[in-house]
Amino acid sequence: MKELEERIRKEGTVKPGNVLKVDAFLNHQCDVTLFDHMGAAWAEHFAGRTITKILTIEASGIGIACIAARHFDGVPVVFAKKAQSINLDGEQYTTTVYSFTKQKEFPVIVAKKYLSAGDHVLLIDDFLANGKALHGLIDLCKEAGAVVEGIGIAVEKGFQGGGDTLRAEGYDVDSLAIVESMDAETGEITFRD
Ligand SMILES: O=P(O)(O)OC[C@H]1O[C@H](OP(=O)(O)OP(=O)(O)O)[C@H](O)[C@@H]1O
Ligand SMILES: O=c1[nH]c(=O)c2nc[nH]c2[nH]1
Repeated sequence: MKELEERIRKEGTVKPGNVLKVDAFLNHQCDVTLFDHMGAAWAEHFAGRTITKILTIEASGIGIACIAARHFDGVPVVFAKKAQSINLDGEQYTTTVYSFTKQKEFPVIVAKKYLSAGDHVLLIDDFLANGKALHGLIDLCKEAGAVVEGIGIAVEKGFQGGGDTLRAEGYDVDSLAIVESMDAETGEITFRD
């Protein structure tokens, strides 16, 4: 998606440790017009698929998933929580995920009443790096017996391999910008065609 690539080039910065900082428009300050265009792009890619639910993970996927849902007939958006809470009751699907930016393991939890065997799920997230977050969400879908229809990602860092592993596993991964390489010293970013 050219619009997203241009925003990354203009406003993104490359930090040491394979971190691309795009918090001016994607995951701190949120450009909802851009999110709307991203939702439209995923709707075009996944047209013809039955989607009953969008599943994402705290925190940065939530806003993007909610705007994207408007392009999928307003299906419910469920976000996996990364902490137990007195607000979480009833039976739960749980797994653990290593957080890329927080550099520690988190529990990942969805209440059973919000994900079930009849669901056809679109997974949405802001970033795909090593694929830990997505594999966690896939595990929860497997536990629930829900079908993963596809995966919509804003920014994939292709050089970290998570996206290609998921494609090799048979998942339809639609990443709107795939960073092929980035250099923290020069700031240069190249995209996969
Ligand atoms: O493919 P991976 O290696 O799993 O990296 C991608 C994940 O990393 C970020 O989550 P993180 O927990 O770092 O931050 P967040 O709480 O802002 O979403 C991002 O939002 C993805 O969920
Ligand atoms: O803002 C972010 N930049 C990144 O490079 C990244 N990788 C995973 N999650 C990420 N979030």
